[in-house]
Amino acid sequence: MLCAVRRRTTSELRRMLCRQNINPPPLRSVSTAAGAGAGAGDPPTRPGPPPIRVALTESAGRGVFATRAIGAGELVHSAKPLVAHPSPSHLRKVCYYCLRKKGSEASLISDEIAGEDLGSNPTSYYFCSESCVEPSKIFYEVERRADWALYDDHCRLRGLKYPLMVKRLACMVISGAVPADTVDILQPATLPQEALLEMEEEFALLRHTFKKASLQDELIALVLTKQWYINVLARIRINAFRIELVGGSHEDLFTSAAALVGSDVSVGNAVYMVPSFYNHDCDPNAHIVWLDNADAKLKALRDIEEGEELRICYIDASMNLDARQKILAEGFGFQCNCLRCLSGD
Ligand SMILES: C[S@@+](CC[C@H](N)C(=O)[O-])C[C@H]1O[C@@H](n2cnc3c(N)ncnc32)[C@H](O)[C@@H]1O
Repeated sequence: MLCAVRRRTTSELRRMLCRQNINPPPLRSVSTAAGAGAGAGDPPTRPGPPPIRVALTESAGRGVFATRAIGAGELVHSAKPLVAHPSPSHLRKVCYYCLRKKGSEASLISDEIAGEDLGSNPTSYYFCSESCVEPSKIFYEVERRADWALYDDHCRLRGLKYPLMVKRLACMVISGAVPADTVDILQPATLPQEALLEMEEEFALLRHTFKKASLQDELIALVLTKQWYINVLARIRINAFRIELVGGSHEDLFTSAAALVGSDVSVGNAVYMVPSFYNHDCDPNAHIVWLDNADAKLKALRDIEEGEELRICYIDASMNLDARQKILAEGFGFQCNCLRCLSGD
């Protein structure tokens, strides 16, 4: 059943943050999907709310700050994706919802949402557990009513991953699972003219796909506009994480996370709320790891003082200064002035 979409007010977003025990920044509203709790296999973590707050930095927009001293190796917090999608090369090799590798779970329950009639769209995907089937049902019901061949081919032929996340978010919005402004709070990229033209083409394909599936109702016409598509993609471009599963135990994380940088084993991409507020440093004091699914684990790499900003590294830190600066400028639109860059290293 399709539901109406409502925008969240600023105060609602602030209340959401407080419910998650994360202090909102003083001047703006922030919502979060971060979970405080540690899961099975997580490293030791102190009880209580996550020891972080989001606040304005001096020169890098919003950032994440420690509300108490954090020890090296501590799990700072976990976060569930706002939206995630398998990479095309892993489409049928990982859970269509949480990106867990197929076969890595004893409890494989289904190659399709159990017992459902596939209708005219016989594409089947793998869901690793009931807890992934349940939240998928609502958006997947919308997704499979349409024939995505044209849109998916367009992405596959051009090696595009982010439009697949927008497609999923569009289905989530149409189904009423999430509001249309779910990612609005994230910082958008500045888009070059050619990127805008590409997006217009993709948007036309998306609308065509929904229209052919008779999903072109008033809600879609009103909410899923070209501007919506561009706004979402502009945010995904600088906030999406490429997910590489570490597997194994937390004891291995320091070494395995370093080994993964630059490798091409990404199972998919995801966008989060709180992890998107972490700024970059070429000599970071925190990092993000994924154990066996798309749930992000934020970990301290060294001792962090109360009030210190937590920063992660967006790129391969082993590159030289010029290469790092080039990638950060072209990919993320900023000139890095972290201490390592300033020292000329
Ligand atoms: C993923 S967002 C990080 C959160 C962002 N500061 C915000 O307010 O939402 C990435 C953006 O933050 C800013 N940023 C991150 N690290 C930075 C750094 N080391 N120096 C300057 N700007 C940085 C850049 O504008 C970059 O495009």
